[in-house]
Amino acid sequence: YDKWEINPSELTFMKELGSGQVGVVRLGKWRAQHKVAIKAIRKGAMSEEDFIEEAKVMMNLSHPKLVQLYGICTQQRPIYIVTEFMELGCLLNYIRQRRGSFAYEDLLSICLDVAEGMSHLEANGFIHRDLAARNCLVNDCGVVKVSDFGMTRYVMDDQYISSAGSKFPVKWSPPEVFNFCKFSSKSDVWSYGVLMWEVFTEGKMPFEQNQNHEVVLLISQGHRLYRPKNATPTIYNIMELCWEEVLCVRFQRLDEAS
Ligand SMILES: COc1cc2c(cc1NS(C)(=O)=O)=CC1=C(NCc3c(C)cccc3C)N=NC=21
Repeated sequence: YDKWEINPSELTFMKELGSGQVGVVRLGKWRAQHKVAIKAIRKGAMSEEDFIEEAKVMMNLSHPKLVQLYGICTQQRPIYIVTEFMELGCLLNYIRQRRGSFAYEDLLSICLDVAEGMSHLEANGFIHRDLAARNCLVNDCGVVKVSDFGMTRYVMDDQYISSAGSKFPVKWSPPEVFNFCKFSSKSDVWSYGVLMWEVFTEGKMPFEQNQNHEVVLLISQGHRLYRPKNATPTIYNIMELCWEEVLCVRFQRLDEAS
């Protein structure tokens, strides 16, 4: 087996943890004693060959605040993606279930964990493309880690891909993304600001009263999410810095015109 390949016969499957856009996640054991999470990719949900290429890159992205990819099983269908198991599940559920029990320092610590993970991605030239509390996970020590980075490139559902699609994360996207899908580490910073807002509201839905097309207009007109009551002006100022519109529209030189 190549170093990114896992022998499926060394996996045992246990309870189902959840099911998402591209497949079902189960708790499992590797070599009978190591707890792992295993995502079985639903047929037709993902461009698998492209993902398999990418998995080799993702294997090398290791950081204490990134959910570690352990490997993939590609010799059979469905393919399995195996990662580190995070005992307390997704961050969004975690903060909603504990609403009212967080101290200010706890909320700040969650944001700091995510910032450390994202800083590592950025240092490695890796763009997440879908940073949000739903795409972060919590382990049994309460450490928050970023997961699912870069995966949206392999999802084959147009509702996710098109910025007009019903599943596109408009509420976490800056204008250059919802207008012309210009992803960058700067667009990840915008999403990080929205994640901070999710954390300090203990899991509220951004722009709860608005649909995606209304949010496009609001943001384009300069409107921003309000200051959560648990956020000090200093913290809210950081969120606002994340939501400053990127004004450098690149003027393509005529001789570069593709
Ligand atoms: C305890 O509860 C959970 C724990 C996990 C979890 C979901 C829950 N339950 S829930 C839905 O929050 O209620 C998903 C994972 C995961 N990795 C997922 C993953 C894999 C395997 C492959 C590619 C991409 C990703 C993101 N590691 N641990 C957990």
